[in-house]
Amino acid sequence: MAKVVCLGEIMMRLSAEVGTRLNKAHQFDVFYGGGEANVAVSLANYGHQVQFASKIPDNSFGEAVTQHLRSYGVGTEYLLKGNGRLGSYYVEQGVSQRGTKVIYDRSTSAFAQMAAVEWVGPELFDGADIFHISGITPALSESWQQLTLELVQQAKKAGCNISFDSNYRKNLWTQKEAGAFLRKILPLVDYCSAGKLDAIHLLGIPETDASITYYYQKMQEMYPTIKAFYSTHRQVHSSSVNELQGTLFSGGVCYTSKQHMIDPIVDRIGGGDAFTGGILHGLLKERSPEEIIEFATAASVLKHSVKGDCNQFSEKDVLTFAESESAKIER
Ligand SMILES: O=C(O)C(=O)C[C@H](O)[C@H](O)CO
Repeated sequence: MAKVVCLGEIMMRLSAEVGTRLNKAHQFDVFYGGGEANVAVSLANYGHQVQFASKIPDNSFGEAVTQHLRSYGVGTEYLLKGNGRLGSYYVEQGVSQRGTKVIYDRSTSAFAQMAAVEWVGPELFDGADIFHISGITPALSESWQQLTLELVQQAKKAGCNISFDSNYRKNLWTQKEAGAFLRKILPLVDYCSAGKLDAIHLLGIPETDASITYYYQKMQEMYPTIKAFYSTHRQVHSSSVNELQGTLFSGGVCYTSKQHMIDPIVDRIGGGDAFTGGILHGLLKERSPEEIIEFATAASVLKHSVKGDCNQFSEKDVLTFAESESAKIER
């Protein structure tokens, strides 16, 4: 069982029912999630010892996210409590050719307002194999850009592998700002979730008709110490029908999963985090690249079948699905 530390913001998601626009909504479904928290849940589901570090308010919503994380076995020792609110976001779910819309309300959250590393001492990373962070956190403030780099440096000093998911969010910062930050963090990263769009729009790699391997090769030339790049490729037929395929670039070779048809999609939010969770699990278990990419892509496909931000499947569930991949009833 490996030890993993995930750090980021966890929020309350308020989702209008399918077919209702946000400006007409009278009721919302409530979920809890955040890019890094979702990865923490996946890894805890697979049996790893995971801590989620963040800052939350000392009120009922802080309690709700703590219970959410604990219900999946994620450690909450490093959940700080303090001033500010729980960040939230609203979702208007896409239907047919209309895409999903997200509105954030998070700038005054306890986490977003942090201006110094408040976790005391190096023990946050003691014995940890991986420190996972994403591009959402540095997008929250200039302070968080500094803190992210500081934390990554501390984690590296403590011997952790650094996992970074670029997770570009256009509602939080510009491509130029994200690109400038990526150039600072990527030299420190070991495992990197970034695909073709990140390569073109954030790292300035010229667009060509070439396959994803070309973009991975270019990113690898820029950042030779990164041990693995990975991403999913989505063919969008409509908001509820997508095809999904995963790729993993490691040791100069690109490994491709089978292509999955997802029809219908129940909830696609967190599909990328489920994929990253699957990749990190495979890397921690030292599985072959072929096994890793099939597992991670299957985990992401499964996530699309359940409501909420996080993956709710065990390793056995994912393996069973990856092997059978059908709508059969298991008896
Ligand atoms: O969009 C964000 O910042 C979130 O963290 C909310 C979701 O859980 C996340 O986008 C899923 O990847």
